Amino acid sequence: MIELEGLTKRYGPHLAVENLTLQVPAGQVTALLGPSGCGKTTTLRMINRLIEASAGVVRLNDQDTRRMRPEVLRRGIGYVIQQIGLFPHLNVAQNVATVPDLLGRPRQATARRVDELLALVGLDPETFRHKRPGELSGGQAQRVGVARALAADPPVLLMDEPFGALDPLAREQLQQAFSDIQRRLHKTVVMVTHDIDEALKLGDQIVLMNGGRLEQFGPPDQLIHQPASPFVRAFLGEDASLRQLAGRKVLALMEPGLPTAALPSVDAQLDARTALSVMLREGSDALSVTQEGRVVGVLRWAALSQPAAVQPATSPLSPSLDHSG
Ligand SMILES: Nc1ncnc2c1ncn2[C@@H]1O[C@H](COP(=O)(O)OP(=O)(O)OP(=O)(O)O)[C@@H](O)[C@H]1O
Repeated sequence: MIELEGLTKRYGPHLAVENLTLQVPAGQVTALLGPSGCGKTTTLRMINRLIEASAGVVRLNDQDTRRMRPEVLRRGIGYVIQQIGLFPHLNVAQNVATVPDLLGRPRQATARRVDELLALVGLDPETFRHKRPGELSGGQAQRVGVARALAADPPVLLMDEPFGALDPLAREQLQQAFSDIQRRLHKTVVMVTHDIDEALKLGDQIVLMNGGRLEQFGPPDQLIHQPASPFVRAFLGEDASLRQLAGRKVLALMEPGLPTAALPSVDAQLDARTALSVMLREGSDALSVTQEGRVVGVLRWAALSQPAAVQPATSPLSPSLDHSG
């Protein structure tokens, strides 16, 4: 668990982060969200002491991080940034192996681990192991960056806009890969994003910041349904519950069993917002759900509108707002 207590960063008279207190739960994804300049990156970097706090303390598993040597602290914390900073003269495998090599881990075990990690982030080891960073697309490089951060098997992972600078399709694929990995590995992840959809989709908890201060900290549902301030409500937008559906799988919301009547069908792996648009298009308040071509359940309107209050009159395909400054 990571505890922030009274965490503050001053640049001259300017308070970049002001008196931030919260507990980041272990094994979950906590998304730092907020408009440009609100202090997200500064907060993230105070956790691994790339930026030293002006006041306050960060505790990692009850240990005051000010008392730890920064390089020792950072060895236990994976760090992924948008411009991933792969070493151009090293190949993919060597890039992923940087930290295990640094730690003197046995070569063979590391080579196995590198292959495992590449496969985990969706890169075929045979094809990619020997490529140089210059031969990769942006999305592939980001994947290598995620694999590299996981290579030393750190319990904590800090990610700064890890899926930024990607086209929407690559972004979604990498978000999905990350979700799958996280379901298996249960890392304690703190992730900076200014993308509300991404925070709703990936965050178990959201830290919404504004002007260096904490506006609200809680699970996405709570921010959407019990906004602590007008800012929270305005920032997430009127269609927040609709957007939240984009992060939910039909599979998670359906009732198992066979429908009693013929219904339009959707695949269980689709997101709930897509299913909602099928309902609206077909004028049906229920859909049969298929998995690998077999009907496995029924998705009802009520499951989509609870707890997310969905108005049928609202367009499910409304474009997502960009709140970045
Ligand atoms: N080295 C610095 N010197 C002075 N001011 C700084 C410095 N780094 C950041 N700031 C200021 O601190 C505030 C918070 O910056 P920070 O990078 O944490 O914001 P952010 O929420 O991550 O923004 P973005 O989403 O645009 O990356 C901003 O007002 C920024 O201008």
